[in-house]
Amino acid sequence: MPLFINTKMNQDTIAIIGGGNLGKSIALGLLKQQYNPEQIYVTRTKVALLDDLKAQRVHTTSDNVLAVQQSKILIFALKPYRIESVLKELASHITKDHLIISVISDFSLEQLSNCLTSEIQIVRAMPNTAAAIGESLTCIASKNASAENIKKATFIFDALGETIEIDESLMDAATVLGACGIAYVLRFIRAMIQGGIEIGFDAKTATKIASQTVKGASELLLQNGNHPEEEIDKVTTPKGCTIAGLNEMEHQGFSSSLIKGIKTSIETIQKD
Ligand SMILES: NC(=O)C1=CN([C@@H]2O[C@H](COP(=O)(O)OP(=O)(O)OC[C@H]3O[C@@H](n4cnc5c(N)ncnc54)[C@H](OP(=O)(O)O)[C@@H]3O)[C@@H](O)[C@H]2O)C=CC1
Ligand SMILES: O=C(O)[C@@H]1CCC=N1
Repeated sequence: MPLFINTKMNQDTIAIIGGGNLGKSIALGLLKQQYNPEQIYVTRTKVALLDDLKAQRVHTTSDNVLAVQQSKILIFALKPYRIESVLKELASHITKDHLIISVISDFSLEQLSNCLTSEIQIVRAMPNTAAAIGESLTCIASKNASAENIKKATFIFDALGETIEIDESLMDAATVLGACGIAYVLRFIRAMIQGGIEIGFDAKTATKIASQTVKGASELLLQNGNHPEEEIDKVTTPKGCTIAGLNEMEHQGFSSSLIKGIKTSIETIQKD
């Protein structure tokens, strides 16, 4: 993961328009990578809710125009139903020297470019809230962005975790697997904790064991590149307790419920 400090790629001021759950996670991730706080603008209407960022010398404001005028890279992290009106308000201040990055789900590159003039370069990105700690997986897609601007966007999201370039047609799938995925995994961990308490651990110890075990399982896949079942085979002693528990989970619909949930999430995005 590149540190932002002392690199040629970190010269541009970044405005995050919409400092809510995701916008703030991105700002925190940039700060963690030692990005100069004075080169970050974060906006929202209830600006007092950004006081923790302000205390770290980030510019916080409800004035989107000011943030746009002061910045080269504009990251839009608004709810989908707000983007059109905000872009309308900002269109005359956005120039071809800006790079637009939208992390808004369910709002296409085409819809974005319809709100702006044709020469404006846009990258769509789908990070997750682990950006706050530099552990996001971000999928990016673009149509008219130059190689240099794609590199700039990739540099930012590499600093917030890892980045992969995808075709925009997969952006809803990226939203579900990567962004909603954080919530699915956390619910899995919560269930592990609940089970752990029932078999004897206090909540704090159960949380530590469940969280580190999930981290270890992920790292086994990320570092070894194995199929999950290969690692599972190493744990399931014949006639042992793991396979007994796993099979009972499957009888109760464990994998099936996850797959159905993922499909329901994408259907929810794509229903209109
Ligand atoms: N949360 C997540 O994990 C992920 C979210 N996304 C996408 O990111 C986007 C934001 O989601 P999320 O952060 O959860 O939503 P939030 O509601 O937490 O954040 C949106 C922010 O936009 C601000 N806002 C509203 N109007 C304006 C305005 N006119 N100017 C500036 N800021 C404004 C709101 O601030 P105020 O209330 O002060 O007006 C709010 O803080 C969505 O499109 C979502 O789909 C994508 C991936 C992951
Ligand atoms: O739940 C949502 O709609 C947004 C998109 C991805 C994560 N949160």
